[in-house]
Amino acid sequence: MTDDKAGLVIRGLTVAYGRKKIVRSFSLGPVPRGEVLALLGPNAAGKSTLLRGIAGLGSASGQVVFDGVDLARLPRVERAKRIAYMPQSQPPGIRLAVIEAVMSACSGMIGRQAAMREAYDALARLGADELAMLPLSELSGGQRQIVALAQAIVRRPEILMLDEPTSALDLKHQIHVMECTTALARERGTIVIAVLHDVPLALRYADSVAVLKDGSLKVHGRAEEIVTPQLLADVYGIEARVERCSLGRIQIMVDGTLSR
Ligand SMILES: Nc1ncnc2c1ncn2[C@@H]1O[C@H](COP(=O)(O)OP(=O)(O)OP(=O)(O)O)[C@@H](O)[C@H]1O
Repeated sequence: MTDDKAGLVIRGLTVAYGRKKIVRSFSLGPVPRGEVLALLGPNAAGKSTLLRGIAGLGSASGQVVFDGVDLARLPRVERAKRIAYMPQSQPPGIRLAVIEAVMSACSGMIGRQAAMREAYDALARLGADELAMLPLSELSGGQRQIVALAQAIVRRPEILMLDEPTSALDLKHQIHVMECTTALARERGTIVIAVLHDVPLALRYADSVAVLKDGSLKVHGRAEEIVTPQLLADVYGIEARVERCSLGRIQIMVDGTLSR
């Protein structure tokens, strides 16, 4: 079995808005099935644009190979069955109950009864089944974000891409969402790619970390191997120490910002 046939490999992916190339010749992988990849990088590095390129939204060239198949060559509908993309911000409230909104995310893929079961299951996994009958338009920002995640996982994608899935959540819900997402990856063999600004959260839950800067991949690997004070200085312009805690995980202690 070649590397291409085990998980996700991205080769030379370039993503543009009109003539403006944002992500340039991005290559990464293989990312094995069942793993969580955290995508880190400063504001405007191109993280959301990269996710859109992988999902086949917008103008992209290059290869996105999953289990040996170049997704870019598949018809849009086939690609959409394999990939779910949860964008950074959610559309304003539409007049649907939460359960209907989650069901609608998998409409056309399975029958109505199965969709209802899957939708309840997705909400229950996320600890949000009590929201099922509420109007989507009446949810708080954090509740809306959890429902958006349910809308992504209900489709049972093979690649689940989450753009800042914890940005509106309190500490308990951040941990719960990351634990659910990791469990789902392991259970279903899903590859999860999550853009996270919360570096400690990424270090705790991700199997590997990719760092993007100015539209290019700076480094990809296990956090313990790649996260160094020099990397944090180069990417974020901060002065920080990287230390290993008693559980073997690494921790970042920020001392200040570097003047540029
Ligand atoms: N629709 C668009 N048209 C033109 N340029 C865009 C568009 N969306 C984003 N950009 C530009 O692409 C660059 C990367 O934006 P992107 O949203 O991918 O960054 P990001 O790393 O996700 O940022 P953040 O962490 O701030 O969310 C930015 O310079 C931004 O101005």
